[in-house]
Amino acid sequence: MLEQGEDAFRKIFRLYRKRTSLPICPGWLEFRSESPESVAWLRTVELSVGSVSDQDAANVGLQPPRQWSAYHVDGYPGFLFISNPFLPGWQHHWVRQCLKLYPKKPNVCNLDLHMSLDNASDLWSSSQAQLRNKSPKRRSEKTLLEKLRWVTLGFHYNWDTKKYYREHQSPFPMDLAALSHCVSLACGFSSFKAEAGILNYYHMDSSLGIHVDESELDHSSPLLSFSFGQSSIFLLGGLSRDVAPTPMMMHSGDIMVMSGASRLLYHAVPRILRHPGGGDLPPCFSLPPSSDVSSPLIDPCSPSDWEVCKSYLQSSRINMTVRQVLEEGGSFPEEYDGHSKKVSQGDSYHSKEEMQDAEEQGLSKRLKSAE
Ligand SMILES: O=C(O)CCC(=O)C(=O)O
Ligand SMILES: [Fe+2]
Repeated sequence: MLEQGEDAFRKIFRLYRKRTSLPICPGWLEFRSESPESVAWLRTVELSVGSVSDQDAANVGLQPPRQWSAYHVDGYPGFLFISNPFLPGWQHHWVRQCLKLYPKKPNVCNLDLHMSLDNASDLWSSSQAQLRNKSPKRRSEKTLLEKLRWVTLGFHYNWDTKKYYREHQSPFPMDLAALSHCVSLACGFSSFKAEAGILNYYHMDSSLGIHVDESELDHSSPLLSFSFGQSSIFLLGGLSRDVAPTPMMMHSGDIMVMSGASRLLYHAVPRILRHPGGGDLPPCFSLPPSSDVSSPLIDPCSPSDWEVCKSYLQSSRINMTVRQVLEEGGSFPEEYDGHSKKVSQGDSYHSKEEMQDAEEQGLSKRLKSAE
């Protein structure tokens, strides 16, 4: 039964959001185990494996594309799910970049408005010692890194106007552009250009509200999504919120591609879940690194950096989405000029849904004080 004013997507979102109702939730698609329920929905995809060499894939920490497990989901043409194609030991690099490098200036993050330029310029330095010494038993004050919610790269998404601006841009990280190029090429998108990135940082009580990524001016290009750390439930809906979404489980290393008819579908992340398999971190982080791999583009993560990342990831998930904003040879329309200096209030999809939900659960005080 739908409550008044509630659409089919929100009903399912609320069901999965509630910790207590998880065991009675309808089954979700699990790409890794190929459960009977999932198999009925999934079709293995042949990728354009010839377009990416093994060396190009290894240069960004990926297995040779012919070894990737990629799936289409019935009813969602253009949606592609690649089950952790990273080489053992190489997801570490991406996690470290998301925590140590990408939040730095000139990139933009949710903490910019709340602190001095000094602090904002190095969240890692101000948080690393505390994270290294963090004890799971002691409740300590949150580090700045733990207060990070989002970072934008390339053309910086403005959360207030929901637009990108030509002048509000910083160089897109070369390693992430190369990773995106490799994945898009293997999926048959030979001209994809990584122009904007939104990184989302989640903790165990975080969620990401129901939305469509429609601000990019070119919807014929795919949207790429990379997930690291703890697992999550991803809800993929339809072109309207009246369509009930399909729940899918996402684990560390999984990649999703939203393209074609799936590019503008409603989606959300109602819940973060501990990865299956026990232990603090997903087992893929304990595999010995492929020793024969060396890359001119990415460095192995040092053991001391990994200590910080490991402590952070024990109760966190990081998602990077990469988008092409302009169509090939295209430019921003005139009405997009002149807003470049407007500073976004830093409201993301996160906070609205979380606050709304917290309100419902009587938790708003706790969340507000955690900000
Ligand atoms: O965290 C995710 O899996 C989804 C992120 C997302 O939808 C977005 O950044 O637009
Ligand atoms: Fe999205």
